[in-house]
Amino acid sequence: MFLFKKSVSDQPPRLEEAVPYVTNVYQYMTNKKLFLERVTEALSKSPVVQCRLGPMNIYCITGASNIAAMFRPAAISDPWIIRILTTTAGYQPNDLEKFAQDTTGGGRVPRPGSEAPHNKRIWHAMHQIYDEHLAKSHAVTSLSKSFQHFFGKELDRVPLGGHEWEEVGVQDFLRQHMATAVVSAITGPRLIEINPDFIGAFWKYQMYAEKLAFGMPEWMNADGIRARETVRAMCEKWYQVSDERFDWDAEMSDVAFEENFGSQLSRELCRWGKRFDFSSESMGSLYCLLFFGLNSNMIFMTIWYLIEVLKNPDLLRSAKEAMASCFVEDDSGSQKLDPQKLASNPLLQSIYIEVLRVHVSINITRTLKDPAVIGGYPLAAGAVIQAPSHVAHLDEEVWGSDGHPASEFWGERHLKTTEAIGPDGKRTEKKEFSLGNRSGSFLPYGGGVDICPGRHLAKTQIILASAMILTKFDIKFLGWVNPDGSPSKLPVGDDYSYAGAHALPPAGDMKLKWRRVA
Ligand code: HEM
Repeated sequence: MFLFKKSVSDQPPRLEEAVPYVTNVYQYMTNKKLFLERVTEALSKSPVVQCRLGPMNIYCITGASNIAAMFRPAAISDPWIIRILTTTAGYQPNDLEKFAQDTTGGGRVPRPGSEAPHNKRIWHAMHQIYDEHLAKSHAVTSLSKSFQHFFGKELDRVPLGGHEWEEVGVQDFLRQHMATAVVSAITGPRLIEINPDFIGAFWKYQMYAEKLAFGMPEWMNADGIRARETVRAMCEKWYQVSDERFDWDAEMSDVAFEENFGSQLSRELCRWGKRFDFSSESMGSLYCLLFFGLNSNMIFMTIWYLIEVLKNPDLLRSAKEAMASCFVEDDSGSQKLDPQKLASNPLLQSIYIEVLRVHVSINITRTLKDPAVIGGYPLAAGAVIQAPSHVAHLDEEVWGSDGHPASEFWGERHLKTTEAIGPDGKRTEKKEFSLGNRSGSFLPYGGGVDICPGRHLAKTQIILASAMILTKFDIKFLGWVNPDGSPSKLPVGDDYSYAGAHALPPAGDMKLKWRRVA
């Protein structure tokens, strides 16, 4: 098969299209897996490949040093993010203009050559909130505590038959109950109380989110826009009620959670919206996108965490042992899982990294602010660069190990055995978690100044949610299920229709029988 069209200049080779402007975009929309395979093959021959996707010309890149170049200040995220704010989130035009006007970026210091008064630095103000109220360890601790509370409540409601066996689908269950807990931990339970159909409406919107990002005209994507507007309106309705009831003059800096806005993250984001005079419609958009980032990635990865562990009896045994060692006594004297202990356990971390390595498929995107040389090719200012995480994550040279090819899930891939000599002079072996020198080829969260601020929270909650289920229930595997609910003989695989956009959900489900541990 011919993958490349001959390059006539010093430009990178181009992914060939049988019908220019049509073939790639058609394949992207109808068979992502095949499209990604073509890109992967092309990138195995050249570290930079040009690819036309409809009206967009994209430079796909691979290799740790090229990816590192992409995370330097000369490559920016703003144009891509503004596109997502416009199409996937549906911000109002006058509020979008506030982002477009500020070219100083999210960093503490304005980008060279740009200026704006401090009170107009909208990107920086947003980054500060994410840094302080999402990424910092005090924020992860308090958000995880709320999540543990709400998810515990959800798990206490099931199984309906008390200690009887009950059938569940892992994906089915988490999409409903983990999403309820995640949303409640961020905004407080009122959002779902006043919008009882919120979770169903959210998953419908999630299905269209990437299609929306393409910015197709309304008549071509009417269902997607309707799904987005439903969720946006639900978030707006909650925002208006909370805004009306909240006392904005009260001193709240020490309050981690309150009934109107929920978490401090949510309250400070609303304060930011007020500071930049956002309409309540745009505040609805802000929450649409926040829940998209949270749920689509974190819940899908928890589903896979459970499936991968439950699929392998030896791994299940070791993971349950590790989880059992992470209980501590809480203030009331009862035993509770400690999220920090779980997140620093070597085996549980190794499984978590492996889940993201194998099942995240995100095209990390930047636009060149200035001309730059990447992979030996001079690229012009304005060029859009994408690093497909899947290509880096499945690179055999980087991740392959004897008997465990990179394409395979291996829960212990990121464990290193070290020897220590005890005070009695005896040698003991210890397993430590280590990514080794491979972190440059691991990019589920992007990188640079725009790296995902929710990464620490995601790690903690993925492992915590999995541990809450595996320690609370006796579980028996029943079988695999196709997307239409019919039984399948084959283990479930990734749903590639979402490839490039976010973490991949399973295309189908794992059916279990479980009952509460006495
Ligand atoms: C497995 C889970 C997650 C994955 C794989 C993931 C992935 C990503 C990626 C790839 C980006 C873009 C980074 C870049 O361009 O360099 C991003 C941005 C972002 N993520 Fe996450 N994410 C996850 C969980 C979360 C969670 C739990 C939150 C919490 C609210 C979150 C909030 C955000 C936000 C707010 C941004 C935009 C930051 C900005 O505008 O600069 N993410 N995420």
